[in-house]
Amino acid sequence: MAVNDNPGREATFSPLEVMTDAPVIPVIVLEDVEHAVPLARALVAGGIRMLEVTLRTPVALACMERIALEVPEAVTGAGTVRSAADAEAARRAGARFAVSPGYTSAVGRACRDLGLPLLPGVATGSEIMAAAEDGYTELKFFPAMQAGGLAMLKAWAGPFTDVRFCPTGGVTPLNAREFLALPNVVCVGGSWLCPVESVRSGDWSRITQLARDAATLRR
Ligand SMILES: O=C(O)C(=O)C[C@H](O)[C@H](O)COP(=O)(O)O
Repeated sequence: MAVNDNPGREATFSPLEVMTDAPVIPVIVLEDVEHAVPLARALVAGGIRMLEVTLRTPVALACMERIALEVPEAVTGAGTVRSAADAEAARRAGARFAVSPGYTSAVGRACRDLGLPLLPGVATGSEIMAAAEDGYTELKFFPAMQAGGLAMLKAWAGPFTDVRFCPTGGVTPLNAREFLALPNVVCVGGSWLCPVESVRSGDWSRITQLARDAATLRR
């Protein structure tokens, strides 16, 4: 893991390091700030520490702050980053990487300026080319199943030999292995590690077990 040159600041990561840390990046939706720390601890206990907290709920930024402060073993990232303002707010809340459901140069520029590694979301060849033009070649393929799944990734391997993907959207424990077996896939993303009912009921041991199973998926 690359350590930031700035003494006193936390370690920083390249987008590739965010992707290679574990076979799965959990997509997290938090409804209650009180769930943030136990959920992050449960995932870390199962061997998953790169955590994508989506900016889909009003408490998402507060949750990121809590995890960043109280679970130093976790690396908090922001998901659903749709604008430069989202990226700035996430960085202020302690996010150390960003994931976006699509790509715009404004988001790419903002993340670069903030020193926030970004996994931009793409679903077409033109979007891959736009992200690559801005220097982004580690990409989230979203929504993976709906936009062509395994066949799409196989087709992209031809023209986009230097691009690596994190397919997300419809990836499950049943199909994750097939995605991870593709040479242009480094990791997958998915919400299955954090089932809403388990988070609501505080079933942290179930989440640790799901994380453990995900962490041992073979690439
Ligand atoms: O919120 C975002 O920024 C997204 O890009 C969407 C999520 O990555 C997918 O909704 C996860 O998909 P599932 O694993 O099928 O639930």
